[in-house]
Amino acid sequence: MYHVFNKLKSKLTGFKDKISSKIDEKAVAIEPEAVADAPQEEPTSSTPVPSAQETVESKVEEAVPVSEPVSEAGSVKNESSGAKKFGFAQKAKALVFEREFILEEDDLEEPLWDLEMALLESDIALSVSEAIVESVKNQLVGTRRRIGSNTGNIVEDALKKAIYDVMSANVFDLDDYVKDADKPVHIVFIGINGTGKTTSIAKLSKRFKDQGMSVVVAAGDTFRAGAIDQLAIHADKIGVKIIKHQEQGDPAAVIYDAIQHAKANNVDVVLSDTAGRMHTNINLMEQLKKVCRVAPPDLIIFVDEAVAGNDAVERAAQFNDAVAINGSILTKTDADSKGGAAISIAYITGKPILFLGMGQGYDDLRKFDPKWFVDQLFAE
Ligand SMILES: Nc1nc2c(ncn2[C@@H]2O[C@H](COP(=O)(O)OP(=O)(O)OP(=O)(O)O)[C@@H](O)[C@H]2O)c(=O)[nH]1
Repeated sequence: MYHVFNKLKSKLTGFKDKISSKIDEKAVAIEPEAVADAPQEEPTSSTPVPSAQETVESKVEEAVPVSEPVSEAGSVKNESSGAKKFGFAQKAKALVFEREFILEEDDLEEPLWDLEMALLESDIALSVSEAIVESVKNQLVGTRRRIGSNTGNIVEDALKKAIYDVMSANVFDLDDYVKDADKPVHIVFIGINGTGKTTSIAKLSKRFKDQGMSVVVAAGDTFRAGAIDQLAIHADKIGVKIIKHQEQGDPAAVIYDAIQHAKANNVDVVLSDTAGRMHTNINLMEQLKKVCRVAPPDLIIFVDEAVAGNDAVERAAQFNDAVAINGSILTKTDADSKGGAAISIAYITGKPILFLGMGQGYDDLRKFDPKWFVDQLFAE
């Protein structure tokens, strides 16, 4: 089992348990009355107990809140308390004949507050936490909960859908893209110092080589002493060609040469390293723009480390504003138990997370799949 993000995982389980027991308390309070009044019929094969998914989806269209204005956008507005209320007749019908009750906003207020705190403590950005809480609320409020059905599943499905929705921004498959695009495909990697750009380039070089493609790496980090040698060592170990100039040389010239080399030799992929920089460093940002002019990339990938949490999310947003990234790689997830950056980056930038770095080995790179990630968060 995948052990990273354990802290986030335990917080989500805590929320699920808390809200489930709160709902169960309500069910217990209601049940004697319902049992006493209800016709003595158990659900039969013609009235099957809905699955958790069906229950969540059977939100309240049938049990439309009574005497509430509906906004132009179609969402239900509430004048006073902000909570959805359900008419006596609907409640009575649900309770007596169907042995169900309806979840109301009041039932969820405290657990949802706890959920928001737990998400923030897990380094999930504020706007993302709010979006998740809102989604969970919208899915659960008004759910007709059949007494005796599994509350935990209903809550888990709502959480999974909320997290999946914020993570699955503009998903695209880098392997497929590279396979189908005109060659050479040029990818530039950007980010701040020491987050794992060079290592990620090495990992991707191996990945593409293993897929039968030819790769050249461009030593565009001419700024940091030792960066060229570091990339050269990786290139040598993996068995791919490196194009390099002197330290302090012009990165745009190195990367241009790498592309010319690729064109002349039918190389499939050019992966360009760049010096780590803050988006606030005007000279280095101008240099990056020059690289993009002289040797236009097909894709720009932002690299940052999961352990940086909200700082990584901020930087992703800032780099995206400066040069319009196509996606991100989140490294060092093997050292991060919080998981917030992974959830936030795609939502904040509107660009997908493409890979997770999960260690220092060349194969420690996992293609990011939001569904897999969400399933891991709730795996036993
Ligand atoms: N545990 C772990 N370490 C990683 C991962 N990715 C990179 N590292 C380590 O992080 C350190 C920095 O990685 P680099 O690839 O040199 O980072 P960089 O962004 O190229 O740094 P600059 O060249 O300074 O811009 C190295 O020691 C890597 O081995 C990862 O997914 N997990």
